[in-house]
Amino acid sequence: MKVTETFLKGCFVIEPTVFGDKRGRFFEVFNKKIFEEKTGLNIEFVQDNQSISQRGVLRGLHLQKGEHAQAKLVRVIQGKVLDVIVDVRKNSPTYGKHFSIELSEENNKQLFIPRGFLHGFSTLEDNTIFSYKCDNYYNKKAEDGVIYNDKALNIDWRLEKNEILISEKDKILTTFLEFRK
Ligand SMILES: Cc1cn([C@H]2C[C@H](O)[C@@H](COP(=O)(O)OP(=O)(O)O[C@H]3O[C@H](C)C(=O)[C@H](O)[C@H]3O)O2)c(=O)[nH]c1=O
Repeated sequence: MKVTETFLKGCFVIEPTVFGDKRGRFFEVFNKKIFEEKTGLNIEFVQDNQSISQRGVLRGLHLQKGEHAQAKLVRVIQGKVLDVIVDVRKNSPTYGKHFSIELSEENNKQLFIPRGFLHGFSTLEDNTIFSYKCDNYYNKKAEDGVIYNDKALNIDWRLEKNEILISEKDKILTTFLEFRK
């Protein structure tokens, strides 16, 4: 397993070791001991989520606030996404900065996202299965977020404007300037 910290402190790109043979491929998706050794973190995941999306679907930018904040370990089982995180940790030197990475069935890459980040992804292939672990439970009342096309964040989601499909809930998310108040 290769673990690389991003320029956003505490965020790690994880590349599992893949064992291929004439039958196909095998890899350990998650190994708590190795994960903790390589990241120096001690995380207790309590909930696994999965979503399936067609090309053009954009989910985000979301987070849960306060005591319901979630750290996430995200990956793609099938298909491809552009995964995007925005640092909104209080007093972080990289507050407002974003990091994006292509996660796919092909590259097997995973992203560990600490608490205090907005998270979203754009779906780049049909029938994309997005799977992730959370270290805190879902709490609808604690949900918050920022509109995906916020001018201040200026994120390139790698989709044409006319192919983007978002939920009614995401259509009315606030701007980053409003969010940070
Ligand atoms: C997140 C979640 C949702 N739900 C229910 C609530 C809705 O009835 C339905 C769809 O939820 P939502 O539209 O919020 O799903 P996404 O737009 O994929 O939201 C996720 O998108 C981005 C990428 C994230 O990182 C978050 O985990 C999460 O906000 O599932 C649950 O029952 N439990 C949950 O943990």
